[in-house]
Amino acid sequence: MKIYEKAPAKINLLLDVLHKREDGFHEVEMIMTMVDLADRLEMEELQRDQIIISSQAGYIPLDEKNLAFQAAKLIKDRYDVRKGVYIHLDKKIPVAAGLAGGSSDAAATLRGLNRLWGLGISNQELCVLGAELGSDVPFCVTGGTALATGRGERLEYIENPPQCWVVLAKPPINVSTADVYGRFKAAELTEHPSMKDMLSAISRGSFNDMCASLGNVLEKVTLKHYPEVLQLKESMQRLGAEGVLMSGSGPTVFGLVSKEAKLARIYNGLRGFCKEVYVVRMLT
Ligand SMILES: C[C@@](CO)(OP(=O)(O)O)[C@H](O)COP(=O)(O)OP(=O)(O)OC[C@H]1O[C@@H](n2ccc(N)nc2=O)[C@H](O)[C@@H]1O
Ligand SMILES: Nc1ncnc2c1ncn2[C@@H]1O[C@H](COP(=O)(O)OP(=O)(O)O)[C@@H](O)[C@H]1O
Repeated sequence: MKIYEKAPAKINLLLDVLHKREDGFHEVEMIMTMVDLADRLEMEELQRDQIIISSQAGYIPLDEKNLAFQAAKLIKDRYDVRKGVYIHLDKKIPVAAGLAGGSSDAAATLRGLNRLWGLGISNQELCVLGAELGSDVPFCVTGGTALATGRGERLEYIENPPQCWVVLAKPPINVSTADVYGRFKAAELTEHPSMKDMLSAISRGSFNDMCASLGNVLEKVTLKHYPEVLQLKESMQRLGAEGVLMSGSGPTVFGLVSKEAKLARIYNGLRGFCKEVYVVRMLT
């Protein structure tokens, strides 16, 4: 039997870091939501006990370093599944971009194998398994819009943000999440974005207030080391996006746009100097 799962990208509308914890992770407060740029996974059961990963993308590992492989191995070991699986990853989400492509593939693998093997695992249990694979994986298991705390794995679901267009632009650099957190100094932060204002904007469905409340403290690290990310932000603002922010640890920058008529100008303006530009919707 063959099944298919979509693995959408996430963006962080707000990302605040409170402090570094004893376990080395950072305590965060984030608002996360999904956009309709997605990888597509095809999963086929194998009678022999083996996990095989393939992809059209030449730039991701296909062995045990692949997060989909790790998710398949975790679910097999934990639920004592003696069969194997062939997983093909049709990658559309840029890699190491701050869009959680790998985490979403892992989450889609957990959801898909739960179905393929009829394991009856609840979403909540899948999230607990997902947290063993990465901080962003639990959110990717469920999607929606959530206030994420802890290291990102504790989720409180909220209303979806007001519908709008999202322009994503990824400069040609890969940014390591571990590296960005490693350089981040919580004590040096003088300003924090207001979670209260963001939650209020979303609950009132106010697009303008949502744009005004965007904030990501990791920009402080990534923009300093990669000035092209700052340039991209400035270009998006100049071209007319109403709210502009770096997603996660970067380097992807997203722009929120309320009117379709503005999109062509923003897209064409960015494409002049940035190859990877996507116009998508929020997944609400
Ligand atoms: C920054 C964020 C925002 O959504 O996303 P990305 O930029 O990766 O998309 C996440 O916090 C990333 O989550 P994820 O990519 O799952 O991270 P993990 O695999 O758990 O951790 C990678 C590394 O980042 C650091 N890390 C991660 C999460 C966290 N709360 N504190 C940390 O210090 C740790 O050094 C860890 O070794
Ligand atoms: N299925 C996968 N898709 C993308 N990257 C993967 C995958 N499995 C492992 N990786 C590795 O994970 C790292 C982070 O990738 P990704 O999840 O795309 O980043 P981010 O969390 O910044 O969006 C990359 O270095 C990549 O090689």
